[in-house]
Amino acid sequence: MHKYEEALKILSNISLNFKTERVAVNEAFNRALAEDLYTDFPFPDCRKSAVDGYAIVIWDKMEYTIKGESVPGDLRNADIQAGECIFVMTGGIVPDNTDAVVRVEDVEEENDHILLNRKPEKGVNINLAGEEFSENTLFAEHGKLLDELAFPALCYSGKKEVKVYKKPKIGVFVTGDEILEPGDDYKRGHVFNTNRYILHSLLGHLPADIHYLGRFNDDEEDIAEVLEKSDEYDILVSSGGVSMGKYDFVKKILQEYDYEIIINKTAIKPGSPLMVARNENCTIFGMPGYPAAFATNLILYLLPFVRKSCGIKNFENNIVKGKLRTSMRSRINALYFNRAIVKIEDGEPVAYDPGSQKTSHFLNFFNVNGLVMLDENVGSLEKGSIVNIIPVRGL
Ligand SMILES: Nc1nc2c(c(=O)[nH]1)N[C@H]1C(S)=C(S)[C@@H](COP(=O)(O)OP(=O)(O)OC[C@H]3O[C@@H](n4cnc5c(N)ncnc54)[C@H](O)[C@@H]3O)O[C@H]1N2
Ligand code: MOO
Repeated sequence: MHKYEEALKILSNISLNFKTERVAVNEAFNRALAEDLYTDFPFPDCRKSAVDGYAIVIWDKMEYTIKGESVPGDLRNADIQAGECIFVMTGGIVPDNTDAVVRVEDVEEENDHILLNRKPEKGVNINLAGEEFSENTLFAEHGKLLDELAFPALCYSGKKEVKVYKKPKIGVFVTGDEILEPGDDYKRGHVFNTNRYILHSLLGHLPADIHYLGRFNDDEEDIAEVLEKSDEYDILVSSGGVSMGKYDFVKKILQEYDYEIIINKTAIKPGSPLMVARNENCTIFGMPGYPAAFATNLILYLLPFVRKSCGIKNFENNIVKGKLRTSMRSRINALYFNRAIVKIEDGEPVAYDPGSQKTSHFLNFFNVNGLVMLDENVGSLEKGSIVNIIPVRGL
């Protein structure tokens, strides 16, 4: 039996078999960068107008002669003198010797000239070349997930290809004769397959190839056969069959066949009977079958491990401090991760007990968005206590 932090350490000590590939930038969405990226040119690459207006070469009168126009992307450098101007559109290049751009609404236009109502300051409404980034500046670091906002910034950089981590291959199977699939007719005493969907919901957004291998009856030969496939995967995840029953074959096979057990139970609740083993380059997560136990192990151990296997540098779970708005029960024997409804109130995170914390109960996960940590030496806590919270859905 390992403590939570020890188990995390064991997982972080596994040496992973990272592979990389180069992909076109428009295929890099949601992949993890495997290189540092530097700008190829300054941003903006030349002086540009911030508004629709007139680029002027300042003189001491208020009247300027219009000598032409510049639209975005037009590279001609209009040759204009003091007292002259050209019309420029927002984002248009401003001629090198112009001093400022005056907004169209701030001038009166008459035939071929404009009249200013006041003298403009030098440099106004001109975005300078390199003001955002100069050439050869580090703008994206290796290990960054190219997510919703990082990816557009990568496109903005004008790169054609980037080096990313290859997607780890994850196999998943569930065990249990009693498991029905959602959509099957209800049968008394049976349960509906939840764990397959917990896994897909919590890992599906990551750059990993997830293969569902199916549901297996509690049959030693069948389960031994699917576990043997571990050499085809980077990570193999099973659900159920890791406690003490005589049909708990995942645990039996991992222990008795040729697998290297690296974790056998962790001192957390719910979900203590986690078993982690290694076979060649594959890490096998034998997860307990109760959905609440499965989800807790997934959030605490598997999710960070998968993020890391995808090449994501910030792979650890975030922990925030917050206040209990209701009391919470736990026992002094294990680190409890109580499910919680987490909100921001008066600018700080607070947590509410959703009701039952029993491992065999799951429906209240419907409204839960975080786990509250209750220390093994402290036990239950009163309303108002300050606790560590692991947010699961964005706060
Ligand atoms: N004698 C002991 N019994 C148990 C112990 C123990 O130490 N000694 N530990 C208990 C703890 S703690 C847990 S947690 C569970 C873990 O059990 P298993 O991992 O062996 O899981 P199963 O028995 O296969 O299933 C438990 C429960 O979950 C339901 N289930 C299973 N798979 C799914 C799924 N894919 N979707 C939805 N529900 C699922 C299954 O029907 C059972 O009801 O063991 C305790 N027992
Ligand atoms: O550790 Mo188990 O998940 O409580 O019931």
